[in-house]
This record gives sequence, C-alpha cells and structure tokens, in this order.
Amino acid sequence: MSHSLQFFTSTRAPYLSLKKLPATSYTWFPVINFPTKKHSLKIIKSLSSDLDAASSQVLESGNGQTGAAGFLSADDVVAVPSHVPSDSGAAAGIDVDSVTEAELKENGFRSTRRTKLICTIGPATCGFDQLEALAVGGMNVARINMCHGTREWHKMVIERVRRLNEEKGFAVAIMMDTEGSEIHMGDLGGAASAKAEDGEIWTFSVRAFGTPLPERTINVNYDGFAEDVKVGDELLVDGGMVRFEVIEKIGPDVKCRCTDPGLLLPRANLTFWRDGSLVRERNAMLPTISSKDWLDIDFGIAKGVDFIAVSFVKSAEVINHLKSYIAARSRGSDIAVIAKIESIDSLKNLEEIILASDGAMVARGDLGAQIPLEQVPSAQRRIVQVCRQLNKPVIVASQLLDSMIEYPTPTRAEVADVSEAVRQRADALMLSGESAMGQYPDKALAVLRSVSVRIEKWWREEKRHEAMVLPDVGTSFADSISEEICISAAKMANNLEVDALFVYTKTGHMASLLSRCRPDCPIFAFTTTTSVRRRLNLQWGLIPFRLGFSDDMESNLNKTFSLLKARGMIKSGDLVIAVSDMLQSIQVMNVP
Ligand SMILES: Nc1ncnc2c1ncn2[C@@H]1O[C@H](COP(=O)(O)OP(=O)(O)O)[C@@H](O)[C@H]1O
Ligand SMILES: C=C(OP(=O)(O)O)C(=O)O
Ligand SMILES: [K+]
Ligand SMILES: [Mg+2]
Repeated sequence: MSHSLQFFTSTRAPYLSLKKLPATSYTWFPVINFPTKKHSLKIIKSLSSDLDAASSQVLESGNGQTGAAGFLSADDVVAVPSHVPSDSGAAAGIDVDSVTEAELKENGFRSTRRTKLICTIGPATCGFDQLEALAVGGMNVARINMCHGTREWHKMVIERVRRLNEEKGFAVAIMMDTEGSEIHMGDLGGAASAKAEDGEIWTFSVRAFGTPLPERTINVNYDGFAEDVKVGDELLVDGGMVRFEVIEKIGPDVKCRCTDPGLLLPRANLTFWRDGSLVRERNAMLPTISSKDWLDIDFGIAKGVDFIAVSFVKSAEVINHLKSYIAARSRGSDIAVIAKIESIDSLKNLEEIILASDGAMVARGDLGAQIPLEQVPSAQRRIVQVCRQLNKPVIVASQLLDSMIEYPTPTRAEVADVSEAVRQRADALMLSGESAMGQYPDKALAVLRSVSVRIEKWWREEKRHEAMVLPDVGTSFADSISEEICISAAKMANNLEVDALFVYTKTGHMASLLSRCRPDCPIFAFTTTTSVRRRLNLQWGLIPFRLGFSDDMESNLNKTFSLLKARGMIKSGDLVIAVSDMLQSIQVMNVP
C-alpha cells in the first residue's frame, strides 16, 4: 500500500497540518522539535510502506530522535492515524477528538472555533468515509430528518456515527428531527423533481394513486386538505418557491393554476394563504407530535440519540409531555429536547416554550413560509437573545449556504448571513440540503468553519460584543451561586486575559452557565460520561473532554495538567481559571 502525503507549515509550527485532508483523521507527531527550524514548505511524498507501520516505527524510537525510520529524517513531521495512540500512556486518561487536539496545538487556544456546526445527513453524506470527512471538517452534531429516508437508513446512519466516535475518538452527537404534522406533497411517484410552468393547471389531491402518477398531479398528505382550502386561496410550495391559485374543488381534488413557475421537489412543504395571511383551519388542530412521530421517537430513544428536535411546536405543553415520556422510557440516558421555532404560535409562546425545552432552533425554512420574509431576521434575533438569557443552546438553521447545493462557492449575501448569526453568537449553525443532498457538503462546512473563526476573532479583537443582561435563571440558592461563580469567572477570564477556563461538571450544567457568558477564551469542559460530552458539543465555546475525576479539585487539576501537558495541549505557564460544580470556588493559576 502506498500513501502520498503532503504537509505544509502553518504560522505556528511545530505542528504541521495536512494540506488535503485524507479520509482518515490524523494527529501530528514531530520527529524532533520543529520550531528551531525555518518554517519552510516540507513535503513527504509517496511513503512506500503502510502508514500505520510507518507511524509505529517512529513511535518505537522513543522521542523520535533522528532517523527513526529509513525514509524519515530528523526534522520531518509525520501524521499518525488517530486510532493509533500517539502517546500511549496519556491517551488512556482523557478523551478528546484528534481534530480538536490538532487545532489546539496548531493554532493555540484563542483561535479555536466557538460556534458549533450541525450537518443534516442525507444521500450525499451517509457513507462512513463521508461522515468521517464531515467530522474531520468540524461537524459537531449530525442531524437526521425523519421527513425523509427509511427507518433502516436512519439506523444505519446512527450506527455509523457511533462507530466513528468509538473508532476515531470524535464526540459527534446525533439529533433526530421529527416530521411533525406539516402538510406536504407526496414523493412525486419517484421522480427527482417536476417543473411547473406559468399558467399550467395542476391537481392537488388526497386520493391514493398508483405509479406513475397521472400527469400534473400531486399527492397531498393531509386528508382535510380539500375541505380546508377555498377557491381563490394561494397555495405556496416551500414557502413560495412555486405558487398556485386554487381555481376549482372537485371532491378530493383541488385544481390549481401555476402563478409563479418553478421546480417541485419531493415531499415539499405546502401552505395556503387567504387575503395575505396564512390559513389556519382544521390543520391548526393537528397534533404537534403525530402518531408517526411517536414511533420515530421510540426509535430514537431505543437508539440513544442525543437530541430530539420537535417540529412545529405550538406550546410548552407538548415539550413537557415529550420530556416526561422520555424520562419514563429512557432511564439514565438523558435525551435533550430542542423546540423548533417555525410557526406563528411558537413565536407567540416563545418564552414559555424555550423555558420548557433544552434548546431551540430558529427553523427559518418554515418560519419564512408562516410569517412575512422580512420579519424573519428580527424573529431570529429575538429567539437567539431569549435562548441566551434563559441559558438554552440555540441553533440558526436553513438556507445559510443554499446556493452551495449546486455551486462550490457561496454568494456574498450568504456569507453575510452566516456572519450575522455568528455575530449574534448563536450556539450552532446548521446545514440542511447543502450537506444532505448538495454537490459540495465538505466545502459548505468549510465555509461555515472559516467564516465562524474569522468573525469570532474580529469581534473579540474589537471587543464589540453586545453586553447582554443575563437574568438569574437558577431555581435554588445553590443554582444562583453557580451562576454567580460562572459570571464572575468569565469576567475575570476576560480581564486577566487567561488562556482557558476549565470546568469540571458531571451533568454539564456548570459548563452551559459558563458558555452562556460567551467569554473571550475557550472553555475546557471536563465531564465523566461520553453522553454528556456529546451533548456539550452543541454549546458555544465548549471543548468537551471525557475525564474520570473525583470531588478533590486539587487532584483533578493535577491530573488534568499532566494529561494535557503530555499531549502537548497545554504548557507550563499557561494561565487558567478553574471552576467546578462540586466545589463552589474560582481558582486562578498558572499551569505548573
Ligand atoms: N434522509 C434523506 N434521504 C433523502 N433525502 C434527504 C434526506 N434528508 C434530507 N434529504 C434531502 O435534503 C433536503 C434538505 O433537507 P431538510 O432541509 O432537512 O429537509 P426539508 O427540505 O424537507 O425541510 C430535503 O428536501 C431532501 O431533498
Ligand atoms: C429546519 C427546518 O425544518 P425542516 O427542515 O424539518 O423543515 C426549517 O423549517 O427551517
Ligand atoms: K423535520
Ligand atoms: Mg421545518
């Protein structure tokens, strides 16, 4: 087996980064200390033996002094596949993924990305290698949308993500997104799309047809459709991508004339409008969680997904109901419930919904079909702000880089939109079609990554953060103490310009309180279980580690310092502030 690898130096050697990320992830291993050498371009080409074998030869030579292996010379740097322990002793004690580790080593603490990235998985990204490429590219959460694909397919994706985490040390969380009781078209009888031309008459019907469908006929999934619509109503496909006017009703069939031509896609969402407002007739009475959704939720609980995102939430009640359902069924495991804000009712009841949930999503796709488009940006701003105040993670979703479904580069307007979400300091950004079925999923993810890092750096340097009043969210005195500790620790971290905040947290709560303060430095969150570690991966600025620790903070700190030092992730003299949810104190110290 022969590998062709290329390396190039970055501004902060000693660690080199791979120019083109290959399918496997790597950690970096210097043969000797590099920084004394000139930072020149260095290329190792065509290693003629297996890479695993090459790395083990280097490792066997202890500190890798000169000439460890015949084809490596003193100042070469080799990439070690991340499943090969790069420092066997220390690797046992602490779990962090190789990409984060390499990023910390290469760029230093300050430059790590704070905004988390979610990718919707679909046909373009469901292969193991494709999932791995996304994880290497910075995916923190993989989303599966239950509107699409079969149960078998979802099961396969979940298993692949779990295997990726186990084999490669990632902590990619899984978010299951329910279908909800939305009205949508059928699957077009298997066609990838259908073109509706101006003036054409199409039939929308709740009847069951065989395949192929009769010409210009669309199935609708909601039985009450023909009763709810009236002649003269406007029918919007996907929030206005294609428009029709209802001209005649014949039993279960609704005849419509196309007024805005366009491409109809399988299972596209349908809304109808009368006199300029969204019509909410019997469809408004549909349950938020349909019977199909309950089956999907049972499946999600059985598979141990990390988040369930609930579509078209109208009130806090449904969230409370789902949370108690999950608590009764998945003892021990703790699935977080995310409320998707995508309807008029969810905006009306925003505070109570968010308070009941473990997080929220600004689902701009459907939201833009329910309220006038020009109101979407202010709704986004308000949702992000309320979530931050109530200490709930918030995701900005839909059409962030829509043009990248087809093109390898985003529009300037899309970059500006992503920048604004980062500037608002949302916890996470989400890709939908860009990663599910687009042509350039890795490039789209890379754009989110680079824009996030750039905007975060800019706002930190300019110190232009909007000061936000963070109300007391604790329900007990102990909670209030934790909050005060986090607010003070974050403020101290900014004023003292510390390198990192450390938080030791069993449930993750203390880490979320620190994240809420959006401090200038990254937050190393140490937690004892892999499930909490995955869940923390949705929250702004948290670098989650799994680490066994005790109630003795001094020994925890010593253990952490030695493990992280052995991995080259921190060094003597670094200034850190540590807090924990076991001991109500703030410690400021230099790494010994
Ligand atoms: N599991 C899947 N199988 C097939 N196609 C999918 C899947 N998930 C997503 N897609 C495709 O990606 C598009 C964008 O995904 P998403 O925004 O989650 O769904 P929707 O467009 O239904 O809101 C979908 O319209 C669909 O074409
Ligand atoms: C994220 C959204 O939901 P879905 O993709 O499931 O329609 C949205 O509507 O923006
Ligand atoms: K959905
Ligand atoms: Mg939606």
